[in-house]
Amino acid sequence: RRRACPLVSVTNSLYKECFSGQVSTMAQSIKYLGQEEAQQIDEELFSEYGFSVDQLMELAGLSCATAITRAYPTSSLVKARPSLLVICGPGNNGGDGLVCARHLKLFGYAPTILYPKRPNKLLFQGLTTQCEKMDIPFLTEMPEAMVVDEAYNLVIDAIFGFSFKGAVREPFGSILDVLKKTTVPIVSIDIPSGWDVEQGSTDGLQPDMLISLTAPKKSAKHFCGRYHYLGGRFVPPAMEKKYQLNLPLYPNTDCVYQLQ
Ligand SMILES: NC(=O)C1=CN([C@@H]2O[C@H](COP(=O)(O)OP(=O)(O)OC[C@H]3O[C@@H](n4cnc5c(N)ncnc54)[C@H](O)[C@@H]3O)[C@@H](O)[C@H]2O)[C@@H](O)CC1
Ligand SMILES: [K+]
Repeated sequence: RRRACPLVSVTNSLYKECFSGQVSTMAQSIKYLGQEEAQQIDEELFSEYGFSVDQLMELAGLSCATAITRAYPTSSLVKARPSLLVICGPGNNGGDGLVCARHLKLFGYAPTILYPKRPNKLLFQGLTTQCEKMDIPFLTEMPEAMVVDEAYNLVIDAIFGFSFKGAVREPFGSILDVLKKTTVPIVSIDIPSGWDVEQGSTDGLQPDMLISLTAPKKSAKHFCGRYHYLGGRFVPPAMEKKYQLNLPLYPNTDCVYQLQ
């Protein structure tokens, strides 16, 4: 997962257009969002469209667990126990990680969570309690790279999402340093943590899988792992049109779409 990565672009989005009474299918490029645009869409979903954070977080986390199950079915894991380490950050990306861990447990995996900075908000307290009640263990500190490689099949990176900015502050700097030394595949939710949301990073994490939520962010063009999924199938058509997202047609009732 550390191979050099050319700039890649994904242009496999199909959508149907009604034109002169005829329905035709044409290829369109899915939009890659900048940081401000991603935040604006997020804000609008709550203010204008009446969603609540926990509603969208549940759908986002469920998509992540579904995509992980598609890419790494329990039968494909190298260790006998389907152990996963989910690392959750201080914002909503961390909340997605908590929801994802809960669904992964229901899907037959054995997640363990590291959640070092917990916001003092009912939403995150509730999500933490739900995981505890599902008998998902919480670590008190980040294990060394060798221990991570020995104990877990995958690491789920739910540390930072589209609001990440500036130099990484502790304890997450040390956690990311450990992750850079591990060899188990890393699955990043929305953005590989520590990457600039638009520019990516040359010496940052190189995840094996990226799950973009709502729409990919510009940094996803620099992703060169094996799997790129889109999740968060909750965008109202009017919003998709306004921002010209050109989202792919999710198959049937699926909540994820494989972009790569
Ligand atoms: N519409 C959407 O678009 C949705 C977004 N969701 C998730 O929400 C995420 C965005 O959530 P947030 O806006 O809460 O932001 P993030 O989760 O990206 O991170 C914000 C937190 O990280 C901290 N932080 C930022 N830069 C840092 C640095 N350099 N060092 C250390 N800490 C830093 C901030 O203080 C804040 O606590 C998305 O990426 C996605 O995962 C989903 O939950 C639901 C729907
Ligand atoms: K992340």
